[in-house]
Amino acid sequence: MSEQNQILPADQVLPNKLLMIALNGKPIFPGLFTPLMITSPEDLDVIRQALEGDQHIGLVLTLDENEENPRVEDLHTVGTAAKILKRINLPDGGMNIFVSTVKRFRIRKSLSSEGRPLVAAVDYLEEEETSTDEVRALTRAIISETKQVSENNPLFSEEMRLNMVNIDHPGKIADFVTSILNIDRDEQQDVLATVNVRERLEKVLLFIKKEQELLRIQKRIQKQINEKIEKSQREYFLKEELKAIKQELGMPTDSKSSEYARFQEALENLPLDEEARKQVEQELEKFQLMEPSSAEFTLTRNYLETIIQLPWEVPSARKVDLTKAERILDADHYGLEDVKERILEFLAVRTLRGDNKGSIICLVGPPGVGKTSIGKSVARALGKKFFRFSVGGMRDEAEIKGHRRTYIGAMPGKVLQGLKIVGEKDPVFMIDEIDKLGVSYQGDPSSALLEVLDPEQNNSFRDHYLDLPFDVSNILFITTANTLDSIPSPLLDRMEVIRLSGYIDEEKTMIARKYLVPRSAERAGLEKKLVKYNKAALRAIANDYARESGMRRYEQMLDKIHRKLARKQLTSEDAPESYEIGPEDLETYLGKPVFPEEAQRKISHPGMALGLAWTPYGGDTLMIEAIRNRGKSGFKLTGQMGDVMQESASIAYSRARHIAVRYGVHPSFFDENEIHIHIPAGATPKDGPSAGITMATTLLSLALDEKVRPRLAMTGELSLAGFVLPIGGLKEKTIAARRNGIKQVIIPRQNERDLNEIPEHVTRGITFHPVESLEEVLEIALGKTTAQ
Ligand SMILES: Nc1ncnc2c1ncn2[C@@H]1O[C@H](COP(=O)(O)OP(=O)(O)OP(=O)(O)O)[C@@H](O)[C@H]1O
Repeated sequence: MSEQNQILPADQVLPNKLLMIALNGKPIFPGLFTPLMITSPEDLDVIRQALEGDQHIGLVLTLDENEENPRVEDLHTVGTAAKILKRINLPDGGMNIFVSTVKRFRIRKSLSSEGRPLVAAVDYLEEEETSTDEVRALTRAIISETKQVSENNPLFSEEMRLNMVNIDHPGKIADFVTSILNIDRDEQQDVLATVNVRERLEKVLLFIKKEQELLRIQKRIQKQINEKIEKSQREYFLKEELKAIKQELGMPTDSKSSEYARFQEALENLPLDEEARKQVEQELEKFQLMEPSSAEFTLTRNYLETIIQLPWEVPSARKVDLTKAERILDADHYGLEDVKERILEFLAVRTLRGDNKGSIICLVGPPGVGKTSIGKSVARALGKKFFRFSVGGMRDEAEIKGHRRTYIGAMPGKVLQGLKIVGEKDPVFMIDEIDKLGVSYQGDPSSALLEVLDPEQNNSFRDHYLDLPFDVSNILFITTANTLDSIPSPLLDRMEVIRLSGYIDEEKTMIARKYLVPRSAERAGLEKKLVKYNKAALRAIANDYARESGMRRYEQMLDKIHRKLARKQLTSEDAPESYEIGPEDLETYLGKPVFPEEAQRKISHPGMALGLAWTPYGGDTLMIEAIRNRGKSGFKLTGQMGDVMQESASIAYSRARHIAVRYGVHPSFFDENEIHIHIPAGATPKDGPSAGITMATTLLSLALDEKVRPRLAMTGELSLAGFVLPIGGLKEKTIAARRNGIKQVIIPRQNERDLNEIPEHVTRGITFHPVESLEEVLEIALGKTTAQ
């Protein structure tokens, strides 16, 4: 059919010249009623002009989707003519129009001057081949395929479906279906531009097939997702249902029930006695009934957890291999022969008695003499676990015996905590600083400690938290202290005291070479062979930098040197292969000596004498000084002396004054002079009676104006009648004397037998002068006898 001979109704006479609206989105097919939103001023202008004229516009797709200001050349050539049926002005200046799309056209020529408005001369396109069998068949195929697609696609409304069935023209069916298919703009434009109806139908059929394929995939994915959701939802519902059923039956739910089962199983296997089992079962019952959100629940759970973690199993008595124990003790420690011997004896007794029970060792000595390391060695020798805690400054008995469970955050005491950690019933426990226990209103930790340590009662030790008897008698307790004086006597009575007295320079040198240097080098990341010390250097460290009786400070000094060497190794380019350290190098690494050859230790004037003192930190020398001030008589004391020492000074003064004339001192000396006695260092508190003879000697040296013999030190309590009374800590004092280069030591006669306990290498080179009276002291110290 040609355009010329087609007869059209009057209102469908289409103009040859059309005002154009460019479409960016998708083409609009003929045969539809559709709204259009017009917003751009140019398009609004086009609509106005069209409404003033024949009310027709052309709707054409832009070539480029993003074209914002197209000219006629930027448009596809085939578009759709439409008649504006209705116009609604919008408040924002835009316009909503309702059009009826009428017919395809092809742009013949642009009639726009300066690009705007878009006007073109057009030719209308007629449908071709509309009634062949092939076309009919294709049409039917499209209709039936589209029906299938439409059933699964919500975009196809019922109305659309009806619409489709009622359309009689095959070309229109193709257009309609294309307009609602989800295909891109170019494909739709392609359909629009296909004038041949058969070709158009074929293209559309292809698109429908594609759509069907897509739908199939979509369905499959949807199905998979649904299945997953259904499964998890089903599980969720089932679980909830199960919970509800359990609650209904009063059974424990979810994690609580698994914990309950765990506790129940663990408790069944624990060798609890009847009382314990009954109580624990009650707790378990409570646990089952409690709400998991309540605070009580957590308390009970922690309690049950503690119960199952504690070692209840009674260990079989292990046989101690004494030779092996000796080997281990020897390998770990230099010297300390007497200590090792005592420990081995102790172990032998325990083994012979056949049980693990027995008394407690108390290692007493200054810091750093190897108490801890002996403890560790004992554990190693016995093949037991080692646990250490300090009771220094402890004021609250709850730290040992635990808090009652009524408190939130309550915990068992240190002893049970330790057992929980080591997980064995017979470990070695080291309790440090037993001499520094405190007492307060929160209870007396020493009596709590007694309950733990006392072999008579520790087989049923009752911790407040556990609230059940627990046998701690299989633990081997080793306590440590610096002094025995402040250990509560009920505790001291139950312990076997082993003293470690400190080391002389030779021992320190040996310990350093064999143990400390390699360990400290390793700590600094240095290879052991990299650093070598000659003997003089090791000795100089002991003498000039670490004079204490223990090895702590010595170890710190070595660490300091090794840290510096480690840095040197990394930063200097020509770091040597190895370091030979001699005494001359020490100042570079450690700074100036802390203990230079002290002037105060040298007796330089009359009125000076060197005493020996015992302190919890080891033995030490004590220089006592006296001067006289003319004027009044009497004496005064300075240097932080304790009460006992002040009394001792007073006795020394009276005694010295009493016997002075016998040595030819003018009788008015004490009447006309006030004597001032001082003991440096003034800031260190000192006490004890053992400086008695030293103070008396100082006073007579001052009165006689005679210097005391050099390299002589003394210790001894003085009685008012002039007798020299015994003192304690002779070994520590001897070590201190040796460290300070003393050659002669005056000691009380009654202490003479203590010399046997001091190793020969400590006493070597020192002459001991046992004395009974002050006169003997003065004879040795000042070379003076009474003038009768
Ligand atoms: N006789 C020794 N043989 C080998 N090493 C020793 C000896 N004495 C002490 N040491 C070492 O000296 C260091 C300090 O000793 P330890 O820590 O055992 O001292 P301590 O007496 O427990 O001190 P504190 O009372 O301050 O706890 C450790 O490295 C230890 O191995």
